[in-house]
Amino acid sequence: MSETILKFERVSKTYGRKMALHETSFELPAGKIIGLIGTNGSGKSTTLKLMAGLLRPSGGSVAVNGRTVKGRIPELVSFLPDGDYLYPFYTVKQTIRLFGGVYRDFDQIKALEMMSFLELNGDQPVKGLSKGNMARFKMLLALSRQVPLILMDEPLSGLDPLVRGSIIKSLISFIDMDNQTVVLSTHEVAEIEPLLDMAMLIHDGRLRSIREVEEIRSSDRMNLVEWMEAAVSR
Ligand SMILES: Nc1ncnc2c1ncn2[C@@H]1O[C@H](COP(=O)(O)OP(=O)(O)OP(=O)(O)O)[C@@H](O)[C@H]1O
Repeated sequence: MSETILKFERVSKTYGRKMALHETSFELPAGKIIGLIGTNGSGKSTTLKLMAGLLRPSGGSVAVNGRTVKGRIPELVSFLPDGDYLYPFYTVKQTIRLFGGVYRDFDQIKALEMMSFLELNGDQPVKGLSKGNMARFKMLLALSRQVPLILMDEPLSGLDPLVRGSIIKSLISFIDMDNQTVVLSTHEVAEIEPLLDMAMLIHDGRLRSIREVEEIRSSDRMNLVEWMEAAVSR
């Protein structure tokens, strides 16, 4: 595994006349859990899609694991999007098998282990899953891929505190930190803080800061919410 998993060099993104990401450069080290935080419309989803090669930069270049991204890179990146993207009539187990067929790196044993851990019913059709179980299942599918970079867009969005807690616990249990880096966007900053090694703050299409969370606590003597508020108001 290369030491830098992700590199943005002067990356920008415009939608028509809207500048969603201003010229941005940064590097992310491998083997960390990184939170992408920012207010609504700040550019988090755009940044994640650029990382996954799902969007082309309007300027600059993106590299994953030392390779310049020219389009989709499913062999390097597992992306959990925020919309629904599964076949509704497939059961949980059928979907796991389908993923096993589509992605060579998909670890069906890990997926079935997670299914039991998360108490998901394998015979349940996807369309009948509750919102919380759907979120758990999508996380299971994202984490069962043996790829160096896992991206999650709002994995906690719209869920009650109990489900959020269970998702955070499973993230801790099932991320393979020796081989994987996880970048996840969220508004649930306080809840996710204990999970994160690093935080990236985006505001108004600009990267304001990337910091080690531990350093924010020890040097700045702030929690992540306080740091975010301070950085946005600067
Ligand atoms: N396809 C698009 N066409 C035009 N504008 C877009 C498009 N996608 C995003 N935008 C705009 O770009 C900006 C950044 O959007 P983005 O979805 O990346 O933000 P976000 O931080 O993920 O927001 P949220 O937290 O609300 O999901 C917003 O102003 C949004 O309205």
